[in-house]
Amino acid sequence: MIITVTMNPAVDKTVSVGTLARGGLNRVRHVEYDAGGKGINVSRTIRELGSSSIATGFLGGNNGRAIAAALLEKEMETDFVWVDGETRTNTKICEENGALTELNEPGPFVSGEKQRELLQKLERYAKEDTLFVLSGSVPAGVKPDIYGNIIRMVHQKGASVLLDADGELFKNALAAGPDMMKPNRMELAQYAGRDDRISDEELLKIAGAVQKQNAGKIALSMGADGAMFFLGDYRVKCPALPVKVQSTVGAGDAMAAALACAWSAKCDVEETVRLCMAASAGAVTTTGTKPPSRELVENLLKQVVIEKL
Ligand SMILES: Nc1ncnc2c1ncn2[C@@H]1O[C@H](COP(=O)(O)OP(=O)(O)OP(=O)(O)O)[C@@H](O)[C@H]1O
Ligand SMILES: O=P(O)(O)OC[C@@]1(O)O[C@H](CO)[C@@H](O)[C@@H]1O
Repeated sequence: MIITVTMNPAVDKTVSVGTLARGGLNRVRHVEYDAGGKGINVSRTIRELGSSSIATGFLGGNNGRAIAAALLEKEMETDFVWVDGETRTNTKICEENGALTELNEPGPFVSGEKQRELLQKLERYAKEDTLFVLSGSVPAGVKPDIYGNIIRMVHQKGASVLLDADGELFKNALAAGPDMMKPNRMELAQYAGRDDRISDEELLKIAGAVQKQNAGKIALSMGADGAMFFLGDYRVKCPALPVKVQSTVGAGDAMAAALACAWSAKCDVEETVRLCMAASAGAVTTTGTKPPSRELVENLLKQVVIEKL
């Protein structure tokens, strides 16, 4: 069973403009809304890929109800904790030259009582055949050690964890030893106290060290430069697939969804890598935060090029 945990979901509002005029009036050409937040995107992609998950986390207010309704419409299983306050709206501004500006809100305050309710839910789901996907930021009131605490709690029950977080959340969670992780280039660079000028060679060294110390499996996504995979002794690099880019938001979530599906289907390492590359490439061809169709992902699978590191 796959459980995705989205502590800070969002209605993703994607607006298209010609060229963003900072400090000026911008006329929006097109707007669309998606039920978002990293774990929710993972669940939506898992659904498209023909597998299933339970989406949990915190939802509140009208946005929360809209997200719950959108997931229900797709016949997805959910088990959220309802909180006071309003689930955030994250605005993604897409310019015609492909530039993307993201305005992510902090999210509503979540009380200690509601946090305990979620942790109790997670503990009940934790079994040897459960994979938890812990993804994204946390809302106000939630401490950055929460992912680390969840990892330790569910590990005691034999469950596995896939982590996709940044900053303090990432650092804390890493110390608890997640079974899999999907950092992007920036997240791993920041962890090592570096910035985005980091070279591939340096990233390789850091990922190798992190894998040795903390995590069994790492999918390191590098946007249009593709990805590197550290799956036990199997270490490979894949160039990004040549697809027509619509929106890159959620591409990393599609890769995390592929990792989760591959775990669930007990895929071998090469199948896992192919699915990760195809699902994430498929995700960039869709508008907003929409997941790619299964048919598209199946077509892209054949195009994946794998190079040994
Ligand atoms: N322009 C692109 N062309 C083709 N594939 C891409 C492109 N951008 C991203 N991808 C694919 O998606 C994967 C994930 O992208 P990226 O590294 O940007 O994830 P991310 O930063 O976690 O994204 P997000 O947080 O928005 O989900 C890449 O490793 C690559 O396979
Ligand atoms: O603010 P966070 O939690 O880090 O990221 C949230 C978010 O940007 O991530 C998803 C794309 O990966 C979007 O659906 C959502 O708006």
